[in-house]
Amino acid sequence: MNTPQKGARAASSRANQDKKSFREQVGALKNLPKFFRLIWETSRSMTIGNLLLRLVKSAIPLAMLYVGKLIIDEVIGLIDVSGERDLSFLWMLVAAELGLAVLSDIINRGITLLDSLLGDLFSNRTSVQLIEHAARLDLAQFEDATFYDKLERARRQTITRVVLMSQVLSQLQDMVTIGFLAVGLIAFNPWLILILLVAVIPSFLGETHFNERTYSLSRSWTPERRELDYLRYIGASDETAKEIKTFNLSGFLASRFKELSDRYYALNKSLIVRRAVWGSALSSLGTLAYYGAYIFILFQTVAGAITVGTLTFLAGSFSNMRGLLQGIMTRFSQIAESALYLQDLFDFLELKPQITPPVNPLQIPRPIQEGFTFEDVGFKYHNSEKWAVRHLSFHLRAGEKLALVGENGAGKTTLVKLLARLYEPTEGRILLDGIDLREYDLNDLRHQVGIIFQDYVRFQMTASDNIAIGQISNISDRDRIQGSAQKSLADPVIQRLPDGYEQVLGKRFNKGVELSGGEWQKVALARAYMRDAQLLILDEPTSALDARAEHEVFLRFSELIAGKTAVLISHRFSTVRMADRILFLEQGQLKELGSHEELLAQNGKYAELFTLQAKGYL
Ligand SMILES: Nc1ncnc2c1ncn2[C@@H]1O[C@H](COP(=O)(O)OP(=O)(O)OP(=O)(O)O)[C@@H](O)[C@H]1O
Repeated sequence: MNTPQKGARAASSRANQDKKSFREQVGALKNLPKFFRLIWETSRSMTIGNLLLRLVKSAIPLAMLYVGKLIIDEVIGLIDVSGERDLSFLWMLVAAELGLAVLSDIINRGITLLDSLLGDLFSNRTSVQLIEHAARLDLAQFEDATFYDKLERARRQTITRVVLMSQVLSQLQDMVTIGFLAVGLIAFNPWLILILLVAVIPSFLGETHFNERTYSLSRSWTPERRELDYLRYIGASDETAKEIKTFNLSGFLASRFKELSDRYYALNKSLIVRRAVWGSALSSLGTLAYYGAYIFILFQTVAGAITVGTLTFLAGSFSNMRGLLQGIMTRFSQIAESALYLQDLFDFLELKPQITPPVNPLQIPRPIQEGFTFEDVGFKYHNSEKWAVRHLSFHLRAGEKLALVGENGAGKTTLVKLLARLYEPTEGRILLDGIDLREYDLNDLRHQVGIIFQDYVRFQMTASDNIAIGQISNISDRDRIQGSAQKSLADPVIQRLPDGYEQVLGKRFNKGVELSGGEWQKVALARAYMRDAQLLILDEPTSALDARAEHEVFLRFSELIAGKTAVLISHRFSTVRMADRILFLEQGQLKELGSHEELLAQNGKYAELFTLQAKGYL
């Protein structure tokens, strides 16, 4: 992790590099049609309803101003009448204005309602899309920090970008309203429109500039914000509370958080203050222009060139248009800014996985005949210069139980991830029944390989769901779930829970029950039995079990999966010796391969470590 100071410095210099020009901001508007296509696909009827309501709404201001003008002219006319006055036209006008006001209120409510319903649907739909797309991407992509930042920004978009929809629709609505009002103003004096533009353009440019700065700052701070989120999480989470207390870390975490967040606050504050100062100066300019035009209209009225009703109509139109134009321009830069953020969402959704199935994929042989062959396989993690494994050549026979042993970091987990095609070899190739693994259908391969990792996920869901995860299509098959739990020794653990198989596990949710490390492992192991896979991989999911339980688990495992191919990773040699053959890895290289007896006879590294551990047990 970077120090906060270094992080903040890096971020502010990145903010400058990242500075988006006005042109780029306008360019980002190209995302809007795509955005509206998504909204349209979310609900056609609501989108049409929304547009229609807004169209009607945009004609109302002009109509109200005009009725208002007629009312005033009528009143003035009536003042001059002596004797009996006929008020019927006046009442009609007042009724019309009242009707328009009520209609306007109802339409406003309707628009808010549709905006919020459509917004919710849109947000739900994009969240689902995000989850589905993330599942399509490669594991290696998730381990890349730049990718992670993109994911984080995209995730934010699904919730916050909903407002963009109402912004764009309001923008269109206001433009139509201005169109209506402009007709009235132009009829009187076209120069008034020009004054209006002079009044709002400076504010617009100011807004655009500051929006772009805000975007750059927020974007360049994504990694630091992620660090802040992380610090906030580890500083106040049930999972970390134990270590935070025993190591007395809260002061350390709080000061780290404070340093970083203060730096962001300072940068953000200076931007907000400058924005406020410039914003008020530029909008005062607009107010001046408005009063200039107002004085002009007043003189015209006094000179008798226009009626008092027309004065109120023009002054109202002018004031309305100024407000609308100002709104449109401010909103324009907000929309452009939102569209820039939207780019992150689309960028993420357009990311392509590197590991893809071939055009005409092969199905995995049923049953596998020969097994898997590693041919001089080497692999480097994308962010590392070091070979995690290299020059691996061996044959994993169909039906064989192979144990992988080696010290921490020797490359055992990497090897099994290559086998499951979670990663692609950097060099060499892996064959299945003599054909490159890349030729096979990826989904079929994933179905035929079951892996339980050492860092398996403790899903905060029911015990039943936690097991069904091994074969999610069987989530309703209680017999199969219970059968798997019996095989992995999880059944007695679950039977003891208050709600049995329906018990929510973990502490995150109400009524959740936490299990011990070993109990969790038994539940996770049941996932392997759920799956009807031809290759089963257990990557040390038994480390938290006591020696006797682990021995029993593996003994059952070998019996229960008889005939299937399996790869086991364990640091316990008493377990490892149960395998048909043992592959000893050292610094990513294959050092020894053979049965327990053969390796002991070789008297190499395996024999040395086995003897050491055996002595420890005695
Ligand atoms: N996601 C990753 N990015 C970069 N390097 C990694 C990554 N995962 C593992 N490595 C590196 O690759 C090497 C092999 O790691 P691997 O996890 O395969 O070891 P292992 O034998 O399974 O270790 P252990 O017994 O501790 O589980 C190590 O040097 C490790 O630092």
